[in-house]
Amino acid sequence: MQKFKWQRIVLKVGSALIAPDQDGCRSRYLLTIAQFIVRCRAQGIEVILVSSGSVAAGSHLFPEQEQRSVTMKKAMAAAGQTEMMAMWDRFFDFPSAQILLTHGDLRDRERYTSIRETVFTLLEHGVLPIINENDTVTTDDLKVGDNDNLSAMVAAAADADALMIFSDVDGLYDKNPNLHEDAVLLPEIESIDESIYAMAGCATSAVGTGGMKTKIEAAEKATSHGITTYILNGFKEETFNRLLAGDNPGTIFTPYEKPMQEAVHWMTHTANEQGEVVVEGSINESSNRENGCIRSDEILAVHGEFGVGDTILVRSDDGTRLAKATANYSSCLLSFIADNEQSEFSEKMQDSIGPVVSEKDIALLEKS
Ligand SMILES: Nc1ncnc2c1ncn2[C@@H]1O[C@H](COP(=O)(O)OP(=O)(O)O)[C@@H](O)[C@H]1O
Ligand SMILES: N[C@@H](CCC(=O)OP(=O)(O)O)C(=O)O
Repeated sequence: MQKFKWQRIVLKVGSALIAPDQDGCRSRYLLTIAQFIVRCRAQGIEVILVSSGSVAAGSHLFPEQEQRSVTMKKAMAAAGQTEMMAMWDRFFDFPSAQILLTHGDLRDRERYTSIRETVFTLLEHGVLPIINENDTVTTDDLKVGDNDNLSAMVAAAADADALMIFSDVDGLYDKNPNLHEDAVLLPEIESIDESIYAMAGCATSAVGTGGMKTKIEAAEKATSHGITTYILNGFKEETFNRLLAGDNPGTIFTPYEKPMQEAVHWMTHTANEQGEVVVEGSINESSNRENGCIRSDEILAVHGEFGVGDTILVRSDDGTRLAKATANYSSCLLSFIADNEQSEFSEKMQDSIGPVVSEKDIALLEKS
């Protein structure tokens, strides 16, 4: 069996563990998780906590019949977040730090880099980063939407070697165990495909978001970056003892043998496209494109508004998503150049700026 040999781990704690009876934060399960964090740190393992539960923790402060509105949920998150942080902080005799993020922060390369640096600095100084989505400021466009995916983005940003998702079930089953008595726990998943997603149902608790689907998405994101991912039962004390003994008490997803590089991973799994360029055929059909380098004379259409440095999608004329890339041109300039590709201006422009996307800033999406 595998030893507990990690150097840097991200622990994701679901809402049901924070506020199990929706009457504010409870220490019932958090105490065991806090002890686990203390034990990991005592072994020299760096820990980052992604804690859900602000909405569930804050719900008792607001009338039940109004809790479904988005505005009310944001208010619950704002109030619950302080309650939750106070609870976590009380367990530790080392300092902790709150980081609240949106997808808007993570998909912006500069802000992403700044988040990475802050996390590394906190870890270097022995401070426990506690991360949640900044629910109060999110909009549909800005949010990650669930902390499973957020925790995988955090694990990749932090160069963690393991992601442990603590939930209210023992792991991934072949069907929802809360609805099917004969569901079977799957201890190890070596690769994630449609058949794995087909097993995942929604959350059945009143406070969970995303159920198993978002946990599998998180596992896919994390394992593609070389991060071993677990889904575990945070209600059971034995989970933590078995983990420290090097055992697998839930479901383990094995990491890719050839993980993506950090920048390519970020572009594939964290950044989302601001616009797209349409080219003919597949990415390797043109000699220019062998290395993923695309020039304007290959562009059939430009969609959306983007600026230099934004992430764009490269799509084939048959609709296939070929690659994500960093734009070297704004959409406006690119449309002009593509429409006037024979002009002297277009040629001069490309000679000085270079290709539309360059080989070092492209993440291929096509399966080879
Ligand atoms: N195949 C499955 N295996 C395990 N749990 C599943 C499965 N499909 C759906 N679920 C549901 O997912 C829930 C866990 O997700 P969720 O409620 O979002 O937890 P959390 O708040 O910890 O993120 C389980 O309680 C279960 O009802
Ligand atoms: N950001 C939200 C958590 C959203 C979420 O994904 O919840 P969960 O499914 O319990 O991990 C909160 O703090 O309430």
